[in-house]
Amino acid sequence: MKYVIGVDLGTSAVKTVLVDPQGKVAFEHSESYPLSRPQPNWSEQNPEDWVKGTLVSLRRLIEVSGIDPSQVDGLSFSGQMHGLVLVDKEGQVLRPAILWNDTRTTAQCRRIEKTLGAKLIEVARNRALEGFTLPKILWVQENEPEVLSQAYQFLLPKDYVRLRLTGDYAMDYSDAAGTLLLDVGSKTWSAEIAEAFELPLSLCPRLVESFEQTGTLLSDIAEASGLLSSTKVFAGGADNACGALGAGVLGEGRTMCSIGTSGVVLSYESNKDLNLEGKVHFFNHGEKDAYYIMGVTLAAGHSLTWFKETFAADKSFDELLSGVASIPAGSGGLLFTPYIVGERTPHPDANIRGSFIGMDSGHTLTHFTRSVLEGITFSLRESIEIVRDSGKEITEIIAIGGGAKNEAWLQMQADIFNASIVKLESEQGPAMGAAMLAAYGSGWFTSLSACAEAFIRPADVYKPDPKQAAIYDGLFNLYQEVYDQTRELNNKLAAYRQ
Ligand SMILES: Nc1ncnc2c1ncn2[C@@H]1O[C@H](COP(=O)(O)OP(=O)(O)O)[C@@H](O)[C@H]1O
Ligand SMILES: O=C(CO)[C@@H](O)[C@H](O)COP(=O)(O)O
Repeated sequence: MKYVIGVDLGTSAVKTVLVDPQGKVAFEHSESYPLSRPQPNWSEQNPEDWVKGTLVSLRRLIEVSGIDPSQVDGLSFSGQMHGLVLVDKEGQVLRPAILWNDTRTTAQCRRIEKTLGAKLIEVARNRALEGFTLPKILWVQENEPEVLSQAYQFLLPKDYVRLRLTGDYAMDYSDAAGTLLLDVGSKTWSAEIAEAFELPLSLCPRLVESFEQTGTLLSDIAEASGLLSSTKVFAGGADNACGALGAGVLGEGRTMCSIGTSGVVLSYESNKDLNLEGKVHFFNHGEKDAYYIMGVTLAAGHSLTWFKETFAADKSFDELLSGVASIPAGSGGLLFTPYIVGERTPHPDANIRGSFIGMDSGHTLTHFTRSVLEGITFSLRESIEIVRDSGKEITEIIAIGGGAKNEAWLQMQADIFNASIVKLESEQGPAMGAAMLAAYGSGWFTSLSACAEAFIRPADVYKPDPKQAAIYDGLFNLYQEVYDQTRELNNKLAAYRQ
């Protein structure tokens, strides 16, 4: 039997999956790593931890599966987006990686808007948001100029790991789209944007397609991972592009909802000229010359994890969520907004913070838990409404990510989104998309769509209950009021956040 490997470099862990030609996951392994928040709004990781975790995870995959490494045709990546890794000429990392959920760059976003004006949406097709890479580069330019002056290139997280595995510098279009330096429509680095900020274009790595081969494993890496040095390595893609591949979002009308650390509503787009004025992200897909639009809730699964660790650390997710189905929609009048690290869609606001509105002495831990799930899902509905307003009909959504593990939450998604929610037989999210890139790159299939047909099988469909959907419509209106009503309060409270 032959196999491919998908490596998903997530925010909390790296996950590797060994996949056969039917799309069956023979083995999987996960290695977690820490995230540091050295100052309010900062979020950093040590790129060395990603490399170590990836090598351990690959080795475990090969050891536990007992396969011969020659059975592995190729491997590819999916990576957390936007994170800035600066390397010098020797490929040495110059400072800790600044991650997608780091919001220190509000001033740099305003500088980008002032300098580029309408050009930004015209060329980069996205708004200046704190999470994106260009604001991070500008932060380093302003605050650590000696670091930027030593930089040979900037890389995104999975590109750095690939560099360490193969020695090759490259970035694929789907990830490059999240930097704000790419001319998304013409698939070239924008000299105009780089020059406007006095950044040399040489800082930008070579651009490649996600399914393109970018080398083989270095011999010391092959030894450490248990693979052969002849193993083909394919570029890989942004985690959301890979999540979309793994969910079969490869045609008009296909939409997915991913609840991982962040939450994402993503819809396939073939029209490269679609202009939604930056209300949602517009990025290149992992498939050649395809695109997607996407809204992001910064703290989706992260809100649930924060809630569990803070108020119910002794419980597993399943224990914590066990009673939520018995609490009626609306959690007994309790509303949660998941803005615990700021928000992106539809409110690009690094200062906003979360709320519980309507606390009552009768509320239990289970009411709070349900209200956290509802708040996260309402936030994702805001993105769905923007996509619907763009003219897309959304009646079916594929659910992926950790949030797709819980049945009550899947039914809640159906009721709040008023759409059927499809759960997949093997929910591997972005890791499966990465494996698909390796399978297609290795020549197993003639297209990514053919690969999706062979690999992806639905398991369950959760239909919206009209009664519940009507209740949630009312609650959603109230949820939408909370942002405006708490914005000023949170701006004033920001001074006390230490
Ligand atoms: N059994 C579960 N039920 C519901 N949600 C869960 C469960 N286990 C994990 N989660 C949620 O899924 C999130 C992790 O999802 P995952 O897709 O693995 O994220 P990432 O790739 O960002 O690390 C956690 O933040 C948690 O809130
Ligand atoms: O910033 C974004 C997308 O724009 C995030 O989706 C990151 O790509 C990280 O995702 P997860 O760790 O939640 O998968």
